[in-house]
Amino acid sequence: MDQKSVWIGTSWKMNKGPAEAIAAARALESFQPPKGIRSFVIPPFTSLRDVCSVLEDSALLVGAQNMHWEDSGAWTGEVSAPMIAECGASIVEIGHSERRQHFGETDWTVNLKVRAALRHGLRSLICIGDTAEEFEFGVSQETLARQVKIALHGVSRKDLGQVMIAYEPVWAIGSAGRPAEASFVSGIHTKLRAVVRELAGDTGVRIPLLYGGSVSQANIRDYVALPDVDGVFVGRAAWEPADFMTLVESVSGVVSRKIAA
Ligand SMILES: O=C(CO)[C@H](O)COP(=O)(O)O
Repeated sequence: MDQKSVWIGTSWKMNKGPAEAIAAARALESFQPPKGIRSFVIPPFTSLRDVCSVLEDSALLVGAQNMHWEDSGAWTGEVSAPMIAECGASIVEIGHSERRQHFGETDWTVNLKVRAALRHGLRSLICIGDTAEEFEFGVSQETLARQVKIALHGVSRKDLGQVMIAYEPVWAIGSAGRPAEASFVSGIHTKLRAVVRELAGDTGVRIPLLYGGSVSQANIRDYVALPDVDGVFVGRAAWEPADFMTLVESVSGVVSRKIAA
């Protein structure tokens, strides 16, 4: 992985049926992100193979929103890493707060999924986040360090090069969320960088640390400019292809300065 790339991705969450998803992928097919930026989209499973097919020769990577830790079996409603890989996806998002809040995802299942994803050559986008209560009680850093350490337990240092982490404060996500202050994000990411550096040891691997949570045109440059923010993971503000491309293009200057530094 290019150690100096800035990652800008979006998950469409439970939006866009097959026809709309294919149309959106076609609108993104010829998009060329500015130098230094790597972009990805994460559609619903119902369109994963189609979106991968449309974007196969594009500059964009495609990911899945979740996965099971087993390769196959009696897991009704689940999707495995081999199935995701066969669809053509190269990224899998694991541990989103909405999966933790509503569908029983835990730090332990995140670890099982990360190791399974890496076994199948999928880049793991691990989502971590502090709740409003953890933020209020001043234990955000401890919470996030725990999430990272459990998620990456048993992952070889070689495989850390296929890991990305998205810090998404639960209190910042969605229409009811308030975007985190850039100064707060900077502090959190600096602490996360120390945690992942300790796990990576002397491999020199730099695990990209993305921020997510009400990222928009108004604040994306502030986040991307931060030294330990290696990208952003965007929801609502990037669901429309035109909005996504505008967001990506809007940070070209910030990214140029960042990678030249
Ligand atoms: O998953 C997210 C980005 O894809 C995250 O939940 C942020 O969502 P947003 O607050 O709608 O940007």
